[in-house]
Amino acid sequence: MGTALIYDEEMTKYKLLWVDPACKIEVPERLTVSYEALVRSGLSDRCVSIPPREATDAEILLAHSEEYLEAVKKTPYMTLEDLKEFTLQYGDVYFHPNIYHCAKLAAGSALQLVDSVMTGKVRNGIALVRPPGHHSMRSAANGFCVFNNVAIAAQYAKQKHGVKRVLIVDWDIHHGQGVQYCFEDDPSVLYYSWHRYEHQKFWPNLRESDYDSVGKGNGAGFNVNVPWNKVGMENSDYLSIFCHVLLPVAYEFCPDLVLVCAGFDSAIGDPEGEMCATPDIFAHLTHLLMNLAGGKLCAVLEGGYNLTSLPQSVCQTVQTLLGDPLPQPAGLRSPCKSALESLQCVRSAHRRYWSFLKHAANQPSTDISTKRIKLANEEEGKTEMAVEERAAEIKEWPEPPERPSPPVRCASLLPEDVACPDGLKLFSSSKDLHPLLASKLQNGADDQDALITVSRLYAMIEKMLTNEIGSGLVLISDISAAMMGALQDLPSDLVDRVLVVCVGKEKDLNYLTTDGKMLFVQISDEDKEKEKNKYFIPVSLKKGCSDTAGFIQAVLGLLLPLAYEYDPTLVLLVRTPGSGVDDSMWQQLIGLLLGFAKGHTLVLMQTNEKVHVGPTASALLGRPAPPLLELQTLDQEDGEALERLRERLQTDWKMLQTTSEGTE
Ligand SMILES: NCCCNCCCCCC(=O)CS
Ligand SMILES: [Zn+2]
Repeated sequence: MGTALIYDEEMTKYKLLWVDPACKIEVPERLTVSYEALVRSGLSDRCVSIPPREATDAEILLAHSEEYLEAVKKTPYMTLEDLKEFTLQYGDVYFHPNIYHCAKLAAGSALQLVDSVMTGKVRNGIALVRPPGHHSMRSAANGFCVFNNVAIAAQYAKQKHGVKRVLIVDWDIHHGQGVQYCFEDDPSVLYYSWHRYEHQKFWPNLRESDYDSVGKGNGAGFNVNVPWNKVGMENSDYLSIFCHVLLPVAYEFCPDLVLVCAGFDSAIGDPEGEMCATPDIFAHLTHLLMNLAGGKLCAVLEGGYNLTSLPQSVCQTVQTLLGDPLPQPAGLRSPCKSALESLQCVRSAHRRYWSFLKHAANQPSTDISTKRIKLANEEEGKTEMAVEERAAEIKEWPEPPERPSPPVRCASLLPEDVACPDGLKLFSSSKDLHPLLASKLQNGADDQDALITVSRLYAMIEKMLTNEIGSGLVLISDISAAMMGALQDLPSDLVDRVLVVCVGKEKDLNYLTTDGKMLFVQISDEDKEKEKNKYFIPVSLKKGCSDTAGFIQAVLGLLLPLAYEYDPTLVLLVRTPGSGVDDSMWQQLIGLLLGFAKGHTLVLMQTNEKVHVGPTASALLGRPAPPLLELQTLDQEDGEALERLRERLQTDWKMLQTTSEGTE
């Protein structure tokens, strides 16, 4: 299934008609440069083009009052003076004779997107719209927004398509207070937003944008605010928040639809955000959401004002929606102290609502809410530097890397009696022994055909590293012997960083290296605490890999941050017999791992587990994993054990930090 693209140049046909410094960045070119970049890169041709439509009154009233709608309806007939007058009653927004028409098209585009995804016409999609929506409230326009496109879309999805749980991810750099107000007592809509806050000093300067606004009444826990109290946040800050806050909560919430308030003012170069995250980060943020809700994801443009990083970020997002390989995440490092403070505050504010956060550290000593009060008092004196001055420090950043699709998306090495799943290509390699292994043969290595298998494995890996092959699936008779053989020399001669993820128990792991050429993470029911070292991480779950809640927490809270920091050039995923991992969890794991090493994941399974070949192939081909069944809550002991393991490892692995304790 494809990716929908909704765009119409009609939505470029309104602009600011008078002088207002706060609004001048919201220009029609935002849409044209984004769409033109999609055309120039050939991405628009690969999408399913869906026309926008005007939202009806009834649809707009899903999130707005009648009096507000009636008032906006009058604007097309207003004189310039009337428009100015009308605008004065709202904040940081402007009206234009054609903005009501465009606002209906923007909201209607979001609804077209929801229909296309919910009816299975496409898998996912993006709507490039103006005016944006997430600041507009029930009876007020605000922050360039007239109708709340995504809030209307969420209500519409519930009402028309019977969607039970909607996740809204707002990665725009501003707090979508309009969305928060709309759903704060509604447990069927989980609103997640990060936003520049600077202890309430940044627009819209709302007390309720802080981390302690968790939702009200039945909605308590279903509103997650992550305040950025400093500018200059980087890729590592964004990814650590996704791994340690958003994803655990999102998986536990188990949505059947994901809506993204896709604002790109959170990208480097933006005058509003003043952050330093590079456009390729949106490839990863999109990817991390694509295995939720069976892949049903609708992205709707919000902000984004740098006419270079905006189109780059839009292209990165669309390319991921289309299933192209991800770029290796650029230069990750430790999340900054301020991000860790926010991370700790959000996790502690939500620990009582989400079993995955239950073991989070308690309220931090340096509670940032006291800072808010103190700074607010100091605030009287200081005047804000003009946004223009600060934006002048705009940094340079590299063009996002090419993300070529390999000619063979997934190759397989299977025994003769196992049929090759559709979509996979049988890997044929020369029968003779790989030169790296020839020496073994001379000193009479015992198992001839194991060596042949390992040799063909090497050949496949070589083709992955030259991007002739994307991912691989290999069935072998005996996992442990082959694995030992294959891994013995693999790191030193073939690739420089291999992430080995071993699902299930594996007895003798004596080939582990400690030189960093290989990071070995094992998830099983075995407790190997004592053997742990920086590059061998045994994660033990009491009930083993069949415990989906424990497994997904180990993957999200440990494996993902480790993998981002390690940044492997190859991922080797080994499933040992009797691991007990269920297929949907297995597919979720593969889907997430494909985000690393440009999609070069090689799966090793034992022939007697060939019943799992179908689901494995489906995941390796980029098909979305089925939603995990209602997750049972995380086992208390396992939760504590995972938390202890994370705490102990965080000195070596900075992406595992979730508190600011111990940072300079
Ligand atoms: N009143 C002092 C300066 C305020 N600047 C307001 C900018 C609104 C931005 C809204 C936006 O980007 C939507 S995504
Ligand atoms: Zn914004």
